Amino acid sequence: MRSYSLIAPAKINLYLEIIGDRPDGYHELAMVLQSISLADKVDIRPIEIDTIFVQCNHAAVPNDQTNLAYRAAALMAQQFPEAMAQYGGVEITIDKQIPVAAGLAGGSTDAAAVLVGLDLLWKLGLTQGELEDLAAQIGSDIPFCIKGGTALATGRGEVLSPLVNLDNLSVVLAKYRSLAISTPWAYKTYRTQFGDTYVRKAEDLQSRRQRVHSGGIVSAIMQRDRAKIGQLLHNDLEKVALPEYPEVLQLREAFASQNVLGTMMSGSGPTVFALTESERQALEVAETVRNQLANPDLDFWTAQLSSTGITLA
Ligand SMILES: C[C@@](CO)(OP(=O)(O)O)[C@H](O)COP(=O)(O)OP(=O)(O)OC[C@H]1O[C@@H](n2ccc(N)nc2=O)[C@H](O)[C@@H]1O
Ligand SMILES: Nc1ncnc2c1ncn2[C@@H]1O[C@H](COP(=O)(O)OP(=O)(O)O)[C@@H](O)[C@H]1O
Repeated sequence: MRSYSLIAPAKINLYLEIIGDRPDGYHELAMVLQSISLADKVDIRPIEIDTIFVQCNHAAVPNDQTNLAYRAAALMAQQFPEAMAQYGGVEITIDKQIPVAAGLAGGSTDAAAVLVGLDLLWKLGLTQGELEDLAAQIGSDIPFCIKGGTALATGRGEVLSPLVNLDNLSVVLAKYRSLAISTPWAYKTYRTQFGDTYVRKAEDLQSRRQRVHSGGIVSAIMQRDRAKIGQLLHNDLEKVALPEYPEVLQLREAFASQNVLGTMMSGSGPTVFALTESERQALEVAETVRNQLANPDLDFWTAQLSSTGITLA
């Protein structure tokens, strides 16, 4: 039986608005999610015993049942026990290129790759919608990671509307190696500080969602207006992360001082990205800010915006 090698891209958040809280304890969001070319490679190899093994070349990524890739495989085994009985278990090998705990959905995209890979390996023929429903059971960002590209995401982040592709823009990303921001902490702190601004009534929620659907950044994306996209980048979680982590604020200001289209923290951070017109400009900005901040704990990456989610390598 053949093995599958999958490319699993990271995402950035071009827009993240927290609209309200939800009865399930999560937050109601309106986001624009964007795949980038920085990606992990996920290999899926069938093995004879009915077990799931995960290995990863990054010390901070767990090899046990808490790995999101493991959780994706366990969910597939539970949903399709006859497939596991027929084809055996699976060994998942993650070549980690996406920085960990960075707000770039590294674990989510690995889990999405496992869902797509097992669908192929076990010849299940699941539809995009079926894969997304399974993905939403593991994490809010995982449904997006399957198809990727540029999408408006509402609900917990799992209700997706595709937008036009923006694949000729570049991005420079930077992150302090030793800094991690907990996603639950970021949302909880936001709720404590800004919960009084939340929309509580269903009809208000609907109109807020509608406002984002027809709002500035979505129209700028539909028109592929690069300058406007850059100006309209937004992330509510910056309101709690930047005051708490001055080094992230400093990085954000360093990018803003360059001639970039726009800059923003991605997701719950602490990665900060800046959109640029070209790969060359992204490399130049990385070099300038690296020299300016001269901090050995700071890592930089450059990438392109990408129109693809999980693909075969
Ligand atoms: C902040 C974002 C923005 O894209 O990304 P990351 O920074 O993680 O990449 C996402 O909302 C993270 O998505 P994901 O990491 O899949 O979240 P989950 O595993 O479902 O939830 C992790 C925790 O985040 C909080 N959470 C997440 C999503 C949401 N709509 N409301 C929440 O309050 C909850 O505290 C939850 O326990
Ligand atoms: N396959 C995986 N890749 C990365 N991290 C993982 C994975 N599985 C579980 N984790 C755990 O999830 C946490 C969040 O990591 P990650 O998904 O990279 O970031 P984020 O949620 O900020 O986008 C990490 O601290 C790590 O321990």
